[in-house]
Amino acid sequence: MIETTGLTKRYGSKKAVDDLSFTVRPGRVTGFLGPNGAGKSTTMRVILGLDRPDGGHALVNGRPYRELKNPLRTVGALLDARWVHPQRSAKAHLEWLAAANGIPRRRAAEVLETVGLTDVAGKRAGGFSLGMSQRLGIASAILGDPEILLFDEPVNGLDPEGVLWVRKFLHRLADDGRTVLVSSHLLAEMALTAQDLVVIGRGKLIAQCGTDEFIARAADNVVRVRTPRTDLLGAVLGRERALYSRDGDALLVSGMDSARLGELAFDNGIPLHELSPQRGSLEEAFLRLTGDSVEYQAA
Ligand SMILES: Nc1ncnc2c1ncn2[C@@H]1O[C@H](COP(=O)(O)OP(=O)(O)OP(=O)(O)O)[C@@H](O)[C@H]1O
Repeated sequence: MIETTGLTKRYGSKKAVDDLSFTVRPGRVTGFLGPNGAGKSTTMRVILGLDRPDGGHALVNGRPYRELKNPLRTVGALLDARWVHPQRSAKAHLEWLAAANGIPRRRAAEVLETVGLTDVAGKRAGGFSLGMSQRLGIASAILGDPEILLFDEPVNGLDPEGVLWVRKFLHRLADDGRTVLVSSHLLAEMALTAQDLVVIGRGKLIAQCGTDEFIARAADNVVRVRTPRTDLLGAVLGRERALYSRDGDALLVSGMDSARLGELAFDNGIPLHELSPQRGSLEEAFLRLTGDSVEYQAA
């Protein structure tokens, strides 16, 4: 479990994180979303004890990171995939990390196998592609077999196969009962990956809820309906003061759910060929809810 309470971090006069409180539960993949500069990386750095907050606190399994006895065995993180000694091999890097944290040396080979880097274990990490570096960063994060994992943009630079691999891997970690917090600006990917969301803008909490709920909450209540009696349905909707627009031979009705619309059609003897609630996308929901909090907006 990760908990932040009233977390605040200033850089000069700027509040990068502003009175931020949220909880990340175990057994779920939680997406951490926000426009550029919203404060995601800063929040993660504070949770990991790399930055001190100016107010509030962040707890991992009920304690501040700095008080953890075996930090790498409790929390694993991928913040910057390029954070390796460029001359060291992938295996040497992980063995060094293991030795420094009281983790058995054999874990290095195990995690390289898990992330699919066994074949290049002896190669210089400095020569790795971004995708390989991301995998090595993920290997470092899971080295101590931690219960809690934080990933900052883990699919950056990965090809579609790599993106799918990361998604399945994050789900596996959550299915094991771990707490998984993953930041991303790839909204379509997050809609598929994250079960829960923490959404921030300008350092403040915008929403904390399930991904489906977030999309439903922000999307307009629109129902698509098709009938051979479009004019009659239009007249009935007009009487009910429902808003609608034409979409080919269908009507898009807002402000009325599909059950009410179906009953109205039935009561007025209007046959329906289609009655489908329209699901919004995470992009639409995100833009609607974070629109005012984008720091730099295109004109
Ligand atoms: N070391 C620093 N010194 C001064 N300002 C900083 C520092 N680190 C971050 N900031 C500012 O704090 C705000 C939050 O930055 P942060 O990197 O946490 O956002 P983010 O949500 O991770 O953004 P991105 O998606 O672009 O990485 C930004 O306005 C940023 O310019």
